[in-house]
Amino acid sequence: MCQHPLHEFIAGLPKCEHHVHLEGCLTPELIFQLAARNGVTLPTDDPAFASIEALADRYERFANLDDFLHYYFEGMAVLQSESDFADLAWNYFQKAHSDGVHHAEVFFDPQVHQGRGIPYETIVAGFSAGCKRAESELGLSTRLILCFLRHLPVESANELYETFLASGDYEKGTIHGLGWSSSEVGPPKDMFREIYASAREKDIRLTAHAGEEGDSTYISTALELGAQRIDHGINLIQDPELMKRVAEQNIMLTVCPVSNVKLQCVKSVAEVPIRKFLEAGVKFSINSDDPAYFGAYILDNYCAVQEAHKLSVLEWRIVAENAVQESWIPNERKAELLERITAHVKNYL
Ligand SMILES: Nc1ncnc2[nH]cnc12
Ligand SMILES: [Zn+2]
Repeated sequence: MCQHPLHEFIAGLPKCEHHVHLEGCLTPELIFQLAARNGVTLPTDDPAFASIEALADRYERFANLDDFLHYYFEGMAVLQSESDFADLAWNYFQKAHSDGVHHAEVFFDPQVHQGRGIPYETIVAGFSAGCKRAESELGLSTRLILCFLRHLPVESANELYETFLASGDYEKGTIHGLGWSSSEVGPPKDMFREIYASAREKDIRLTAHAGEEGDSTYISTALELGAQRIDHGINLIQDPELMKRVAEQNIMLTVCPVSNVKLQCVKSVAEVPIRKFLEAGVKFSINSDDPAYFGAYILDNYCAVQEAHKLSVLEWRIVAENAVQESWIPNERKAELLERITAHVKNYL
């Protein structure tokens, strides 16, 4: 429970989460539990994997994005069966629901699992079963977004894109969009140019991690390639002209404040340019990214923003409504969620 006066209001505010990696919901406890159940040997040459406590302690000291990604990709090796993927997603949705999330758009990273011999179909069947359970048992709406990984050769992404197209998962509504993530600075900014050009022709929704560690040119490149949303995007403030264009074109940023601190992109949540975005009319949502690694789920992120930036009830209303408006859901669902926000806000004016 946070100390700020609006805690109750913020906890009950209907939320949409647009930036959470399902594999980023693997807690140290679950990593050890699944490793034992599935006979997976955790790295023996890294003392961080000596115990649950040692691993949790290592998570307190990420030096940067790539340092985190090393543990993130090692940890997900414990996921083997369809039910492992389903249970992981279900765990996240239950926590999100208790944090006031009504709609969640969640990322997953097939390439790393496929590299360990797990078939695409197992991964998608598991995660989508978790989504369906959240819809039927919790009343959440959900969207699954497949991410291509920037640290792997582009040929691996091309193969996955072909598998995704052949699966018909977009047409079936099992997967609702594509994104990219992983290491930002280093690989070519436009490495998924061909995939995004092809996906655009097919009207597939696109997002992209950009402007997290990388400068604002990573954002402009992602937009040039067809991204309709930007994941993180905090370095947009480096380019006022681009910021104007992002505001005018209703490009939403899916900001992850605690993640930015934990990965040393900023010194504190106060440095995340929340007020600058509000003043410039840049739409953003507030998200958890990899909650099990950063020790902060969505409500923790909302609270951290409140403690650092002291938004008013009406400013929170704007944040919550923008998150609904820019969700990849039908208008009827948007109307439903907007009504819930109005009803909630009314109690605090
Ligand atoms: N914060 C992040 N940035 C890039 N790729 C990621 N994959 C999981 N979390 C990520
Ligand atoms: Zn992310």
